[in-house]
Amino acid sequence: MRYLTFALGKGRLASQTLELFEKIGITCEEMKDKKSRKLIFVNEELKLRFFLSKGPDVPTYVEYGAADIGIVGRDTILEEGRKVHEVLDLGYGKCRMCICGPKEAEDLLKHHELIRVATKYPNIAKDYFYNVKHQTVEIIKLNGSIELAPIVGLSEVICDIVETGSTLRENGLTVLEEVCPLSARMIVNPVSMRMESERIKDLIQRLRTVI
Ligand SMILES: Nc1ncnc2c1ncn2[C@@H]1O[C@H](COP(=O)(O)OP(=O)(O)OP(=O)(O)O)[C@@H](O)[C@H]1O
Ligand SMILES: O=P(O)(O)OC[C@H]1O[C@H](OP(=O)(O)OP(=O)(O)O)[C@H](O)[C@@H]1O
Repeated sequence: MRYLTFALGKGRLASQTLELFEKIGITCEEMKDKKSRKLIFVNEELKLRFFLSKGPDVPTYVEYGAADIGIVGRDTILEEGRKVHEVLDLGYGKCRMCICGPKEAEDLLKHHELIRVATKYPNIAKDYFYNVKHQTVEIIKLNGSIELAPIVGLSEVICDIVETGSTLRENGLTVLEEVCPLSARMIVNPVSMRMESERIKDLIQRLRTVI
């Protein structure tokens, strides 16, 4: 039997992903050691391999078949646009992709003004404004602390993740429009889906019982 390889997104989702696997009897104790610099972990008994990578790299590993299965936020799947099958909503990491800004920006959106949109997710923002809203905008790519952009005058609005809403509140910003709901998803390489269909279907089945 060959190894099934999992690419797991680092960061916020990682500990819940490991907990989920534990619930169905797949443990990888070594992965919990935050000090370890080891990159890949093997479960010999179940013929599984796991590695953690930056979220946006997960769909890349899965599209190329370097990982059979990936676990990552829906935001990352939409942004990366890789050829992968999304097979399961894992139910954690829930948040929303939203257009946010100061209350005054509401009118700019309503009247389809040519506004600047700062975001870590240029493809999601482009798709929303061009294909859903049919509004021409200027997209400005940033890499973090997106809420700063409208405060310092870099953009009129932002397209970003909102979970509790406290970052917006503490910075005098608000949700103006919702783009889509988000959560952690399981993705599968299309070839693996066919070649390892029994093992993957069984895994999905078992995960469904604990989600
Ligand atoms: N409040 C939140 N902020 C950001 N992401 C969240 C939040 N709540 C849930 N998520 C989900 O968690 C995923 C991973 O978030 P995390 O912040 O760890 O990754 P990241 O933004 O790629 O990290 P970094 O840029 O710090 O490397 C996101 O892609 C998203 O799906
Ligand atoms: O609604 P909230 O619960 O306040 O969460 C949303 C905030 O969290 C994320 O930022 P993150 O902490 O990942 O930092 P970053 O801005 O550097 O990406 C996101 O980009 C928002 O800024």
